[in-house]
Amino acid sequence: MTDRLPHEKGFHVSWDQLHRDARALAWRLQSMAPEDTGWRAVVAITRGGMAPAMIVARELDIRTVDTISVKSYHHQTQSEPKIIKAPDMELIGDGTGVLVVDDLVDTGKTLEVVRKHMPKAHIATVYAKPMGRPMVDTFVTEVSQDTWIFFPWDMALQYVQPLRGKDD
Ligand SMILES: O=P(O)(O)OC[C@H]1O[C@H](OP(=O)(O)OP(=O)(O)O)[C@H](O)[C@@H]1O
Ligand SMILES: Nc1nc2[nH]cnc2c(=O)[nH]1
Ligand SMILES: [Mg+2]
Repeated sequence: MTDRLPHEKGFHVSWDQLHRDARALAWRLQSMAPEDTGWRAVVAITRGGMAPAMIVARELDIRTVDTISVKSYHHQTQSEPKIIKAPDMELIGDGTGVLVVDDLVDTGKTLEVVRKHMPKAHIATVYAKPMGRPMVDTFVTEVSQDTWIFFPWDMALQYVQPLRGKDD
């Protein structure tokens, strides 16, 4: 187990922001499809990749969607990643024309495992940290390594005190 703290900064992503960033990712991917096959399938890395993968699949009109499940984090602590559910390999083959989508790349360990499994797939994430950047083919926004990204599915709206309280 590697203790990944401290993450000095927090980057809070709303549903609206995620939707816009995932659409921007689809926009970038549109012109990158292999000429012979086009983008023939999307594989979402569960669970964080599922929302961005749905948006990318919708924008690029891809109806064949599968998942790969790689388990490595427990809260903010990382252990050795392993595949606990693989996509249909008859469909995926070596990964040519397949778009693998995740919400973010951090250390790149998750993508290392995924890439070994589908060496010719195109790997895309919405967000990327510097350490993981070499593992990803296309991404939208880079954040620093000491930033923890908070996604909308991990958050809830909360009351906050006004700047000037009763005691001022
Ligand atoms: O580049 P790495 O250091 O490997 O980290 C990136 C991975 O970590 C998070 O997933 P997590 O394993 O927490 O599971 P989840 O998607 O189910 O939340 C995130 O969604 C990426 O898949
Ligand atoms: N939510 C979230 N999960 C992660 N897994 C690895 N890095 C991160 C991160 O910054 N945010
Ligand atoms: Mg994940």
